[in-house]
Amino acid sequence: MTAVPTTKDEWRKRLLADRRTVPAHVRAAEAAALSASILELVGAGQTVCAYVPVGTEPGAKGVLDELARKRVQVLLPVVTGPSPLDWAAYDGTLQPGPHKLLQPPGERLGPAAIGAASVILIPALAVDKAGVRLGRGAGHYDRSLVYAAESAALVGVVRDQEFLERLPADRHDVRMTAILTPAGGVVEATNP
Ligand SMILES: Nc1nc2c(c(=O)[nH]1)N(C=O)[C@@H](CNc1ccc(C(=O)N[C@@H](CCC(=O)O)C(=O)O)cc1)CN2
Ligand SMILES: Nc1ncnc2c1ncn2[C@@H]1O[C@H](COP(=O)(O)OP(=O)(O)OP(=O)(O)O)[C@@H](O)[C@H]1O
Repeated sequence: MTAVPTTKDEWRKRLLADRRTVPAHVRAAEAAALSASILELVGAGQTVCAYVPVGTEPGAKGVLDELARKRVQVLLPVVTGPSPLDWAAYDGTLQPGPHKLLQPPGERLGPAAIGAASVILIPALAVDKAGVRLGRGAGHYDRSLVYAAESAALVGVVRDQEFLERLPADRHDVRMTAILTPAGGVVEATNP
């Protein structure tokens, strides 16, 4: 049996290795389920911060167009270095950025633009029941979520197997208020 990871870095290696073993048809089915849940979460006139899945990340970018069709304002992250993420509106076009990312080419709205969002969809490698999120290790989202509205739903998006009992947490880790998985839909984080 393989040992259970203890540090964040051990968890990251394990989770990324596991993601690489997921067959394309499973990934596609999971993306469809996630898209359906996301479309139920937000309605016309609302602003949502979303992300463009990269590599083996769960989800599909098609949901961005479906959100736009519903008249949801979609903001996407723009990486500007180690600082908080910048944001730009999704207008149907994307251009290559760092880390194989696709980013919106439009006007940069600044890190505080996240404050307009009622729902923030946050990519993660894993999230635990209390909402502790494991990201890629650059601290981008932890630095960015301090600008979020207090009432915003912070939704960590992971595969069902990545919704874990307990992850190691640091003081700077911003807790998710909810976890979205393909089979489980949206589950509120516990308040320990
Ligand atoms: N889709 C997405 N957008 C995001 C993030 C994310 O995790 N996912 N970020 C979260 O903070 C920020 C960017 N940080 C990132 C840091 C590293 C990698 C990365 O390691 N990319 C791999 C390819 C992906 C893979 O195969 O897993 C690479 O460069 O090889 C991606 C994004 C903002 N936007
Ligand atoms: N609010 C913050 N202010 C300054 N540094 C921070 C802040 N949040 C995180 N960091 C730094 O960023 C680094 C990565 O943090 P952590 O391991 O929690 O990243 P992560 O949440 O997994 O990654 P990401 O958010 O990029 O997906 C750490 O060195 C941490 O000290």
